[in-house]
Amino acid sequence: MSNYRKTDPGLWTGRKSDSQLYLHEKVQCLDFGKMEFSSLRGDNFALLGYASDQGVIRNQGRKGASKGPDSIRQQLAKMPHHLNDGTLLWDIGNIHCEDGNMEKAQGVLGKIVTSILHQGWFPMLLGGGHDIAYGHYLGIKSYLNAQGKNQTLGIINFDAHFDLRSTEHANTSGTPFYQIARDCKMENNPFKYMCLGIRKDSNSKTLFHRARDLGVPYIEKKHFNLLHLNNIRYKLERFIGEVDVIYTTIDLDGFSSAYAAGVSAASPMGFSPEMVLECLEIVIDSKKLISMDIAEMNPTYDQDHQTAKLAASLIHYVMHNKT
Ligand SMILES: N=CN[C@@H](CCC(=O)O)C(=O)O
Ligand SMILES: [Mn+2]
Ligand SMILES: [Mn+2]
Repeated sequence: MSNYRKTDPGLWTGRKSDSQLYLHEKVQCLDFGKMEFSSLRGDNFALLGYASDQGVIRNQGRKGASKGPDSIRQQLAKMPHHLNDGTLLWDIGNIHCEDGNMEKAQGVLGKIVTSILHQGWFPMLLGGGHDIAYGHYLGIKSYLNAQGKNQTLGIINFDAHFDLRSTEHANTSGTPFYQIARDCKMENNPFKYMCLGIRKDSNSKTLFHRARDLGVPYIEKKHFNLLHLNNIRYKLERFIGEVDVIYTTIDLDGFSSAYAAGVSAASPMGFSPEMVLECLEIVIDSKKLISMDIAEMNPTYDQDHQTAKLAASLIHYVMHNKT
């Protein structure tokens, strides 16, 4: 399959134990092209990388996110896990975009996401530019359509940015949710999208107006902290109550650059990891979460792997709280 490459198992290294205590000992790397999915159904987690910075480059950002997925894997590898023997972790590999055809890469990503969901596994996608979200959405949409239950999808985005830029010039890492809104309109589906951590100094008036026109509930960074937890909980639970299933996407550039310097567009005054964990707990408790991704990991600007460690900890948190 073009664009696809299986993971180099050499990335999964760390301390050794005699009873699979660490994630590098627990993970199983699969070759998607050769895999016999049908025999492997179950309550498992599946990692899939989107090794592309094409959307970031098109959006005038800083190159480097194509190395993001592997840098997160290397940090996850070293972490101890607390999963049961019956809960499996698969690494499906990476989608690449070396020819610059981002739309094709998003399509391939979507097809693999659909297969993972049909398998009954929980996809955990690692980016890569935030254009990962459009490919991810295509995969979820096709899965939900095949289910035929007319389920309403809610998207919860932790981000400094709306990523609702118009596609007038190109599809980029700044346009995925506009593209989704457009698809929803064309297909007569509700566009249910919530943003948490929006920075006023990073989104133009046009974007705020577009969010309002599209009915997007959002919480500005100024109010996205533990002091406002009751109000955040209220708004989040209201949104969750309006949808049947949820896809959550975490853009690392929403975190303060004290925690996440390794991104294209850093946020010195961004939000804290505690805040995201509080919200993730609410989302997970709803039992509606069917898929997640972490976007914008850029190892070129990381310091002591802190951003990759943060991303790995978020994956670790969801893995351990969903089971
Ligand atoms: N995915 C990120 N999108 C941001 C980037 C902002 C920036 O480069 O400063 C956006 O387009 O708004
Ligand atoms: Mn962002
Ligand atoms: Mn984003």
